[in-house]
Amino acid sequence: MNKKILIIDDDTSFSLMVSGYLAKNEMETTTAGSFYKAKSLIDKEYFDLILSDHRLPDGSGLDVLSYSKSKNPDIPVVLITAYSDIRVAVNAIKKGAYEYITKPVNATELLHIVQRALKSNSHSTSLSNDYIVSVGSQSKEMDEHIRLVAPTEVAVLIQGESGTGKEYVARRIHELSHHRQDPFVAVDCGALTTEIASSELFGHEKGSFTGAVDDKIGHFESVGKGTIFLDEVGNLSYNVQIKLLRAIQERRAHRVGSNKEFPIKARIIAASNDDLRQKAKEGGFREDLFHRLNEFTIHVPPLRNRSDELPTFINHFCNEAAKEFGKNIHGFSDEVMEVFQHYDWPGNLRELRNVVRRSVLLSKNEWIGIEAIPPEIAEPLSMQPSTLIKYTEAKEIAEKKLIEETLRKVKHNKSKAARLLGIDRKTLYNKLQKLNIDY
Ligand SMILES: Nc1ncnc2c1ncn2[C@@H]1O[C@H](COP(=O)(O)OP(=O)(O)OP(=O)(O)O)[C@@H](O)[C@H]1O
Repeated sequence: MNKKILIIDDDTSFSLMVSGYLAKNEMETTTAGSFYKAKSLIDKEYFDLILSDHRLPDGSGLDVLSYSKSKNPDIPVVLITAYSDIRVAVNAIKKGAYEYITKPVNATELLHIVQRALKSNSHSTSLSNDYIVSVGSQSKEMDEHIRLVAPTEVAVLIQGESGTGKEYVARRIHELSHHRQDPFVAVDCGALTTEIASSELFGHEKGSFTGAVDDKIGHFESVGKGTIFLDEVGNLSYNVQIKLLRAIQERRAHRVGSNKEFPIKARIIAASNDDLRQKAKEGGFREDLFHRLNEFTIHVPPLRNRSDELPTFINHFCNEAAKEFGKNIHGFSDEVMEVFQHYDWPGNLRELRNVVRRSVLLSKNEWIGIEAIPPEIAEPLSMQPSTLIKYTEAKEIAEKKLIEETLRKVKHNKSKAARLLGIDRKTLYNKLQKLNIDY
């Protein structure tokens, strides 16, 4: 049966073009021009994949993402963004988007991503054989730790920014463990509501809540002695944290709405891209659970600190893409390599991989030149038309940092913080909201 794709974009001609292209490739498409329309379609129909523009007239791609995740976390959502919105894309991945595509959208790239997303069962990832063992000074220690911890039963917490390769590290640990024959299941906790998270993890009995139309086996039950990877574990709600803690302590759990218990044998690997210890200290995450999950921490360094490994990753992604797209590419020009070394890669390895793949696709030469690189990366900052946005962003980042530091200093006493900052409480509250600061 043809796969059903929902395309959300207020640019009708773009939607029609994508729709026609996907239809030619045996997919069934439906289009929506607004978040409102998309919601009503998601409520009524089943889609195998959702493709959404980030900027919608009445919302954003992130709204689509969280709405779709709250309805069915298994449906992959792919976001279309402008390169100047790369931080939005990074954020979307954190919140459970399958992938992002940057504009201008290239049809072949789009089709590849859509096909890959449709093939992926978002949870049970097949084991990789393309893991690059780190050689750089920054990450050597990380690989030593992986090797040490893999054959043990120790619960591992992986800390690192989005896109640094935390899931890859988890899969690597599983691959080197005694349970490599058992399943590896990745659960993206970032986007799950309490109800869905409980049922994803522990399963549910038919009728236990609205929407529970059938019995469902949870990941802890289906993974057996394998590895369960809890990505963005810091985002689990308080109730689910309690359930998880109990399950780990008692090594038993039950499906939502059932009294029958099942044993928990899985190895747990958790990951977080913000500092979970700090979050636990500040009360945003249960400390007892934190200690259970964090018998050993592995830090995955950001790509900007792995410059000695950058060429290895570039080569790897370049060869991978050249093979996949059937192109004869030797590599990148010295100029591009230089530019890559100076860019700070906020989306880390995922961003690098996407940039490399796209340039391989677009390049007409065997050596990829600067013209195939997104201008936001290729041009010095001062030449970018979006400099103004960057300036405001920079101002907000500085403001946010100052407020966060002050709040920490005064142990989150808002009146004291406002006094120290020389602003009134109301202004402080406005800033906290506007800058998205946890308080
Ligand atoms: N060691 C590695 N070898 C080869 N490719 C890697 C490696 N680590 C990461 N990657 C590449 O980087 C991409 C992102 O990695 P991964 O999904 O593991 O990151 P993450 O930190 O879990 O991201 P997020 O926090 O956003 O979920 C992968 O799709 C893969 O292509």
